Amino acid sequence: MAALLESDCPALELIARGKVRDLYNVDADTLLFVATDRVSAFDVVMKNGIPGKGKILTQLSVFWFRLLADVMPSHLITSNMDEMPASVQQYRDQLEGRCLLVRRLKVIQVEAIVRGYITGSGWAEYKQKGTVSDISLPAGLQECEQLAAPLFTPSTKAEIGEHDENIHPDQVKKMIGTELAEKLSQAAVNLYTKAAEYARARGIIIADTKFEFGLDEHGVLTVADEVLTPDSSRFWPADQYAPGRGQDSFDKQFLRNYLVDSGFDKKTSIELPDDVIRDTLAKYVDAYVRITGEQPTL
Ligand SMILES: N#Cc1c(N)ncnc1-c1cnn(Cc2cccc(F)c2)c1
Repeated sequence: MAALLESDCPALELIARGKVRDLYNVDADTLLFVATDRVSAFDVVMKNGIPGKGKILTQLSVFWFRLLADVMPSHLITSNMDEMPASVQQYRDQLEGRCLLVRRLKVIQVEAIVRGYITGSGWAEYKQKGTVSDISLPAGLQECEQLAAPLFTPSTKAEIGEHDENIHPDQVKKMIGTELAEKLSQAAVNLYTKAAEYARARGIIIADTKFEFGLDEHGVLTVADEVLTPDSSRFWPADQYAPGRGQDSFDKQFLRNYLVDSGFDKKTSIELPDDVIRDTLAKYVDAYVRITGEQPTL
């Protein structure tokens, strides 16, 4: 598949391309994780991106990796271009600030989702069956209600173009063994709990998030990918939160409102106008400043 992917860094082998991030081979032990400026909504990547988005979300991931280092190790080696190999530095102009040199892990093929609130696919399943990931929940929960405790609700890693499928945590035990599955779910809940408390105190509800984990060369469980960004999580403005209805997205509401108002078909990529790009970038900056207390480097 990699051979068919169009690369922005031809001297590096592109091995994976998501909606908004790319992954390149660097050497036997390291990879380059690139956060692009691409933006998606309703599962569709827009024709034009948000200049600066990749840098802000990379810096946010680095902030969380460092804050959560006492909870568990991460795959991050460095975000500093000067510390990266020459094969990466040749792309300094286009990549600086929005790429991470990371350790190559044996990735665990589970989407480690943690939910602090019931929304999205979890709410849809709950309305149908009273469960989320086949875990029974109390009757009478409202949409977007906070759960009694953060819940590990894993899903499969769907093929490109498909949707992840929610699975019961016991299914993960069958996939990777009970001991590793229990370590993984506890790690995911611990990471989410610390981050959600930290963000809530700064005006942002992290309603849910998706972690990727892998094993390093010593078999140590390690958190990978990006963490706790608005692309891997639902960010809600805390001052507007109320259970019983859908919540505005902290970062994507301008984009979603524009798309709905312009009759978006939720299938065909479109060109975003400058004001939507400007307002959306401002929300990414706002989220970064609130959480880290600093201005992002753009
Ligand atoms: N992170 C990480 C990672 C690692 N540290 N070691 C080995 N493999 C991975 C890895 C493989 N796929 N992905 C998901 C992914 C990421 C970025 C872009 C994409 F399209 C897809 C992550």
